[in-house]
Amino acid sequence: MLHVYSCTTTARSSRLLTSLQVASMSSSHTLALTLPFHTQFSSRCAILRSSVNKNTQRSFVTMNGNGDTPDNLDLIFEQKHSLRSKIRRALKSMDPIQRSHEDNMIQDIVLQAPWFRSSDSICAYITCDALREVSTSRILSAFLTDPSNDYKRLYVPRVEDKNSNMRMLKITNVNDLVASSMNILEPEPVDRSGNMREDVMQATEPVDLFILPGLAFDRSGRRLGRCGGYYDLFLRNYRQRAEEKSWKQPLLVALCYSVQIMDEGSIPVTPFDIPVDALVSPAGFIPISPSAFKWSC
Ligand SMILES: Nc1nc2c(c(=O)[nH]1)N(C=O)[C@@H](CNc1ccc(C(=O)N[C@@H](CCC(=O)O)C(=O)O)cc1)CN2
Ligand SMILES: Nc1ncnc2c1ncn2[C@@H]1O[C@H](COP(=O)(O)OP(=O)(O)OP(=O)(O)O)[C@@H](O)[C@H]1O
Repeated sequence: MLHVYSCTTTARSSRLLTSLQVASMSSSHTLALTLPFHTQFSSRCAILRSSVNKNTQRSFVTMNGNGDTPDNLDLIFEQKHSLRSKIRRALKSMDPIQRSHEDNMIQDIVLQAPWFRSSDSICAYITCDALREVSTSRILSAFLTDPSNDYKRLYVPRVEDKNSNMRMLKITNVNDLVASSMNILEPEPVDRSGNMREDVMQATEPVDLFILPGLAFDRSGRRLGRCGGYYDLFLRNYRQRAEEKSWKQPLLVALCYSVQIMDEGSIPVTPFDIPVDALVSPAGFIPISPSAFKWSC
């Protein structure tokens, strides 16, 4: 199967242009945008996976002329594509023993962190080993077997479609997950007892912490995902819900191996990209936003 990630269509860029109000990109923590019709967007990578057309015309589009915003989304997508390939190669060439060592160091840091220990409700990813993601298995087991587990709620991703829609469903153990078409373990909407799983977007209590995956990160909070926009869309919607409910916004913490941390500013971003509050690498907790700095004292 041929996968092409680097091209984008004129139609797509035009839709982005008409649907976005783009705010300044100068600081990754001051991004703001309006995306009223997100459902009209298909995941760009999914489109490319399902209908590969090597002759697709490139379009180079100016979003606005004030110099604040990217005037070339296609170029940013190309840069993202090439960085993804570079990081995938770096992850593949990591010594498995070193990787497992880093997995343990990262998970130890999380397990001891006050921001993790005090979290009653978390959204976390289920590691896909084939993608060489930082393992979350010890973190999730510890969370689910915490003696105060009655109060603890764990939600994990379930991809709904190729239009960047993902839900976060509550699980109480990791044994009844099933492999998705993307080969990632996910919860079924209904659990073994026939009960509908709680969707975090319907939860009546806030999420304290998101533990996020990704391919590359920098120390200003930029995050490069695996292309799909699932997390960017989900986080945007969740933040809006938290705001409507007057809840505290969740802490966004990404886990990364050392090779996934890039020089500051070297990760291309669009106004869709939601920055993280902190990173955990084998070297420790890296606070980025003011809410993360509060935990580092
Ligand atoms: N563990 C985990 N779960 C997750 C995500 C994730 O990044 N990690 N997602 C975050 O959005 C969503 C799923 N998105 C995904 C996007 C790409 C691939 C993937 O397999 N990418 C391959 C290349 C695929 C291809 O060539 O067709 C890769 O990155 O190597 C998997 C999941 C929801 N669940
Ligand atoms: N909030 C959103 N609403 C709709 N589409 C989005 C949103 N965010 C990103 N997308 C689309 O998803 C595609 C992939 O986006 P991007 O490269 O930022 O994903 P990513 O950060 O790598 O993935 P993820 O967020 O799943 O980890 C792009 O075509 C983008 O237009």
